[in-house]
Amino acid sequence: MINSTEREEREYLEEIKEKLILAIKRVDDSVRQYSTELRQSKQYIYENQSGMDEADMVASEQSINRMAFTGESAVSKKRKLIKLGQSPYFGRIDFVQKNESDTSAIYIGIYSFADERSNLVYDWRAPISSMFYDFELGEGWYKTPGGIVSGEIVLKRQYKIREGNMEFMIENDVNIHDDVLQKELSKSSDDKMKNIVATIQRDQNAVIRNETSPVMIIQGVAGSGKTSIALHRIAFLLYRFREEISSKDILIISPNKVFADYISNVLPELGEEQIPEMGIDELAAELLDNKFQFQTFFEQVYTLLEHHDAGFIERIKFKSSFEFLGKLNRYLIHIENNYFEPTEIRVAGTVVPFPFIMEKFKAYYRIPLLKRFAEVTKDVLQFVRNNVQRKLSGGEKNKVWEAIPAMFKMNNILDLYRDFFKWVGRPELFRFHHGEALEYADVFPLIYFKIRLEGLKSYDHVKHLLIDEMQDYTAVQYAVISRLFNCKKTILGDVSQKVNPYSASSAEAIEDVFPQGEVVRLFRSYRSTWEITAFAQHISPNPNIIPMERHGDAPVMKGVDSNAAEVEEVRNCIKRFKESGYRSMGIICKTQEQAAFLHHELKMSEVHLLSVDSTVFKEGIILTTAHLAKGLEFDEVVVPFASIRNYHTDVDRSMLYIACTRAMHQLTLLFTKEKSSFLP
Ligand SMILES: Nc1ncnc2c1ncn2[C@@H]1O[C@H](COP(=O)(O)OP(=O)(O)OP(=O)(O)O)[C@@H](O)[C@H]1O
Repeated sequence: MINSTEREEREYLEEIKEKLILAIKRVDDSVRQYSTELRQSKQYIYENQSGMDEADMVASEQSINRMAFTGESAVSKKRKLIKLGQSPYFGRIDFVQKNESDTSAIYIGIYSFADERSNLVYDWRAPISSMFYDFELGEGWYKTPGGIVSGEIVLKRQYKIREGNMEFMIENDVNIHDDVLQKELSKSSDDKMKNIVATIQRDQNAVIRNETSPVMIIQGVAGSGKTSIALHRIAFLLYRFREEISSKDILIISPNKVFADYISNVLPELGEEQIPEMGIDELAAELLDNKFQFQTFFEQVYTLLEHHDAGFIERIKFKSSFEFLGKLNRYLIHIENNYFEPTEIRVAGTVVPFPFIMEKFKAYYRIPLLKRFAEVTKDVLQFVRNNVQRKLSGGEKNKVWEAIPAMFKMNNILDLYRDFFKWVGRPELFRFHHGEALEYADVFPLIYFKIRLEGLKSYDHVKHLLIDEMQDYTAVQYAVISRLFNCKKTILGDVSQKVNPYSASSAEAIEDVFPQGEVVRLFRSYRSTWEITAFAQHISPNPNIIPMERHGDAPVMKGVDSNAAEVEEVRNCIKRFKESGYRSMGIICKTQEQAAFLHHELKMSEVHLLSVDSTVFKEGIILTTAHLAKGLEFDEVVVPFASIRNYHTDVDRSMLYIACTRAMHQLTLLFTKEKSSFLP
């Protein structure tokens, strides 16, 4: 067996590093050569421009583009080699294939690396590497395009190599990962999400490597690694289907810009390019052609938190349900059958009988309703032309162009949407006056009408769609998404982390929109200590949650007499944090106003206030709201104003749960007078 002792492993590491240095030198030489050739070609064109014909120019341009492209990929290769130099691999399995006697040592790293003779490091996404995540010692197998390869795993090791030095090496014969995982999880967090390739767990691996599911729905408890897995899954799919998809073909629908910034590092770390990202509000504006002003999701939640208005809640609830989607669909059938009332048209001395017009209207049933009139009009004009055997005048044509759409009861999407509420007998559930912003709950139903009645904008260039925080989207939003994006999808979220309990969707509900979807449930929570996870269970219980056996301080709840004293307590927490060695602290309030108030009162320049308009996530002390902190994590979290007055409704409960589950190692809650009844 090669490299059996630690000394041999250390020597082997040095050998690999030397090979990497050589490879980097080779890439450098070739980059140098490309750039010299590129310069010479450009110089040649410049000097001989006048004597070149178009074909020469095109040929030279193509050759320059080719050289530039080769140069660019050499630069990216070099970047990967340098990264490998810092940590060439993190795992190893020794595998004996069935019916063979040779043992192969498979070193697994973030990228692959080979010399002239063999593969020295395998990419973690390579088929053979899957055994590292899937099996302990003993029988093992992996899938290749040619079939299943089985055999025996006779050794399994993990390494921590940082800046080229081996910090430790662990031989696991029972449960690989546990020690290393514990070490990884107890580290402090920074401003960017990290990759988890070295410690991906078996159930997570199954999700990451799933190639077949058209729609993968991941329901996972707070801190179960949903976002991490989804991003690793993207990296895996980019590797596995590299001939078919590239990073620009993927779209992430993310809850906000800060979150997008927080996760922006994972794919580049895994050697992939940044992925295009879009917020749901941006998508809505695009789909409405920027013609409507509307309330954003943030504003809806803000309104709920500030004014617990029963009418507003009823409107949201009504428009979030599956029954509502069913009603919209029934209304669309109703108008199709009843709102087109053709009458005969007299034009150019010809009578176009109404059954002819009705027949044409029905014949175009495949075309969205409001787009059908143009086709019917063209047919009617043809009918008249055939009859009179001459060209029609502008006036005659206009008469038909106006008459046909006028046979439909109303042609405006907004009027039809308003009419829908009359049809269901609940006109009071649509509140909108011209010049005002649409309520958020009406935005996607209106888009749904637009799509059904006027047709789709094409998003066919998107080959894989990733939706995070799935619980925050309604049935109608999913109906819109399923019509717009005709590609594979990864949808992830946690019902317990709904910011708006009146419009949340569960994995089962989403499955109803995507019947071909596969639901995966993750119960192990990695982010927080056992104590913090147990504490959060009091706020929103989930008997299935499996906390990590990683212990820390019990969460602290501290009551004071006044807001001023509470502010002082926050100051003390900040002081302690600065001495603690932790790197990130989140002070998480319920509303933006409370966050702004606290920021003003604290008067500490090192406290960064995050708002809806923020675009970056900074390391250090962040003051923000639970809604904005979703998806983020901090070494330490302080939740001020956790009083019964501030946290008492269903929305408040969700916010409190989200806030507490952002903490990795330490959690403090402060309140004035009486604490919230959601707290233990
Ligand atoms: N297999 C793993 N190895 C190491 N760390 C992991 C693993 N799985 C998850 N983690 C860590 O757990 C934390 C939570 O992960 P992530 O943010 O992806 O979870 P989530 O389910 O999206 O959380 P939430 O819904 O609460 O925002 C991160 O710090 C992540 O690095």
